[in-house]
Amino acid sequence: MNTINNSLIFLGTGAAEAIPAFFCRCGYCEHARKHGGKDVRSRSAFRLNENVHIDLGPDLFHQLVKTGLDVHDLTDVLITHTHSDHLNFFEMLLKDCAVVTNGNKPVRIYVSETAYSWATGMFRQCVLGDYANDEQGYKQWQQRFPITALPYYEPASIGGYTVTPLKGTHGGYGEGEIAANYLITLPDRRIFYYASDTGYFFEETFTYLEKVKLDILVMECTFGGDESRGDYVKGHLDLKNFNLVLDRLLANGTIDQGTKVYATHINHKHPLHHDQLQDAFDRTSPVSVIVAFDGMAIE
Ligand SMILES: Nc1ccn([C@@H]2O[C@@H]3COP(=O)(O)O[C@H]3[C@H]2O)c(=O)n1
Repeated sequence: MNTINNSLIFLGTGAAEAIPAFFCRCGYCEHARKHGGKDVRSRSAFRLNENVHIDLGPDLFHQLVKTGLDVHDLTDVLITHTHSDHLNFFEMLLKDCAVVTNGNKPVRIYVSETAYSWATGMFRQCVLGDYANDEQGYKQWQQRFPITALPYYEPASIGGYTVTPLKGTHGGYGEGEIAANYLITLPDRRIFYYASDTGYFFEETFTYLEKVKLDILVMECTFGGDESRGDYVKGHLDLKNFNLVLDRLLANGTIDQGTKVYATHINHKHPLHHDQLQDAFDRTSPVSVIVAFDGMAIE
């Protein structure tokens, strides 16, 4: 079996504006343009295996080319929230253009219950465009890309994984949308938590996580080495707030020194390039943290 196809892979590790950010000539972006490497970050997305992805951003094509993979056998996509760097239906609709496919297997799309209304409205707009009243046409699209609302805190069986959406302190385009951070039991029984996008966690999320021991924690660190944001900040994390979350998770017994912790979803608005951010984590974090990069696999 092609093991890479069944590896946990960071397809993208950037924020919405990516790195280098298209319109930007800041020192961070210019450094990334000149030196490339791990500082080049496409929009965040994650591959659990060949059948199941987390998020569906605008960079899927380049992410698959970079990793030498395809989505021929993709069957399920977990969407964290509806911001365009995480949910982008256009890529899915291009399945129609494929010549050799896995037949008419649907690609099931899962969103939080607070994202459902906006996501289905956007999907309808995307597939019908000017034919807004084509109910028959819409039903056909719905059968090929069914969208399911996942209630928070309710485990669901998806593609061989047990998936429970918890609440991240980050919104979406939907009215009152709360980003889903996914607690996932992998087929090998390891417990994996994908916490992006989020700021310092809700108390209810810390409380829920008290009853699990994470084997793998992937958590956003959007503002990296920016030390100006304060403590316990909602919306997004930075190194200091990332460590405040780790302190709580460690105290609660949710993580320990054996937990593999990764930082992802990193933007350009701070002074620490990849290696400098890794050094900062090495110096300051209560457990070992690895700064992820595009194409990196978790062993
Ligand atoms: N005050 C802010 C807030 C957000 N941002 C960036 O805008 C991005 C929007 O999508 P995102 O993926 O949530 O990441 C956000 C920050 O990188 C920013 O640059 N300044």
